[in-house]
Amino acid sequence: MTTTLGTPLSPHATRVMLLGSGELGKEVLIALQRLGVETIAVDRYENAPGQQVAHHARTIAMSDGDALRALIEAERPDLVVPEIEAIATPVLEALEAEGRIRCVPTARAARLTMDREGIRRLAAETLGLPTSPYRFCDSAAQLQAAIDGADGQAAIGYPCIVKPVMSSSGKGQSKIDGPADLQKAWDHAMAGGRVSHGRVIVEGFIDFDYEITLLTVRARGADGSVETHFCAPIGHLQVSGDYVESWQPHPMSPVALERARQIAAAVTTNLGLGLDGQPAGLGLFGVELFVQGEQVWFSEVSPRPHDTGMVTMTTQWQNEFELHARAILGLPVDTALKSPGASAVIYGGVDAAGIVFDGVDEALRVPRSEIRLFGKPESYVKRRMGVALVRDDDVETARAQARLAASKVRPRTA
Ligand SMILES: Nc1ncnc2c1ncn2[C@@H]1O[C@H](COP(=O)(O)OP(=O)(O)OP(=O)(O)O)[C@@H](O)[C@H]1O
Ligand SMILES: NCC(=O)N[C@@H]1O[C@H](COP(=O)([O-])[O-])[C@@H](O)[C@H]1O
Ligand SMILES: [Mg+2]
Repeated sequence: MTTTLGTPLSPHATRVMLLGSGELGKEVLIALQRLGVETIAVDRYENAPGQQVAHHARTIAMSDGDALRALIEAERPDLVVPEIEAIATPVLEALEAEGRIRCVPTARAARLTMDREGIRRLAAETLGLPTSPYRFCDSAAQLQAAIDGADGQAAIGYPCIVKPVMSSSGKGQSKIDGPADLQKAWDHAMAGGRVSHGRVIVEGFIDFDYEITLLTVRARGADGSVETHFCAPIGHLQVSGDYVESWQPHPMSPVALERARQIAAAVTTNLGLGLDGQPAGLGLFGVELFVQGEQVWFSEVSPRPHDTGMVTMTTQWQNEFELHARAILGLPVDTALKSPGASAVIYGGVDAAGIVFDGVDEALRVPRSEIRLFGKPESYVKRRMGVALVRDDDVETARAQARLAASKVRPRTA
């Protein structure tokens, strides 16, 4: 089996379409460009980060099935790469079944991970993986009943976490410590979901020692079979359900690491199954896990590069975006660590368009630091606008230095 790549903007170009072109897609697009792939960056708004580096930029509502089908049929990409969850995935499944597209990793994986219900039921009920106790609810009354066990099932109890079934980066998520918090959590979830579904998941709170992302890659080996590769565990810190710092490697006991790998292998192997049951799905996944002692719980998985994995831009020989680009093109991968390191998020801090960033020079005076500014046209107080990266032999030093570098970058209204 050999991979043949074309020349961009020629009749034999290898054409890849990204559905979602934020900071993560931007880096995947750069990695693809380096391999001479012709790229089409799609997002819901103009001048999204990835659209600024791709050959072609298209702006549509990706949750609108008709618009999505029309765009894919007009562009005829060799590969369709979802970069966000909120996509009309039934259209991807239909086009894949018709043999018109190859979706990364598969259209089924995109559909199952599009909302929390598909992936949670697959992991806990089909695969039997350990997860927090959970229930899906369609009203504040159902939520109260699930917490109290008044619905005939085991009580979820307090504390617990409520999240819209379709949301990411912590949007609409809150912790409930007692009955007084319930209505506020419900209202917050209704305001924070991506699609006004009115459905939430309530999860029992896991009092973990630490949480990790285990980047897991499904790539073709020399004999054409699909192999599973693991990156070193990435530790991270979340505030209000959104990542603020990550570091790699995170030390783990051999037993916990082995359990984490088994869980990641089980879920990615299943998500890699094609319509015909063949192991067709290739690409990188971010498997999120909670760890307490030697116990490991599955939390969720992204069938694509993960925000906490941005740290690999400084810690790995092939970062998570290059690994994804290589894997989906059928190329070999190397997940080896280059150096320990850390990342720290730079938030917008202001609600304004076309902001400016002071202090980038000061940030880059932090030894072994790098800065990425994503180029998002509009800033919000809590919108992720950039990230600081620092390498150091000691992860704790790298964390402190990454926080320092991030703090030196001061976004403001122009
Ligand atoms: N059941 C739980 N027990 C304890 N902490 C939790 C639980 N669920 C979520 N959290 C905390 O909230 C964070 C965000 O949760 P989750 O990953 O489900 O949200 P998300 O909106 O999908 O975020 P992202 O898109 O960044 O992955 C977790 O990384 C963890 O720190
Ligand atoms: N946790 C998922 C995640 O980090 N996704 C990344 O954020 C972008 C959306 O950002 P925005 O909300 O600022 O437009 C997405 O396009 C993706 O790159
Ligand atoms: Mg998460």
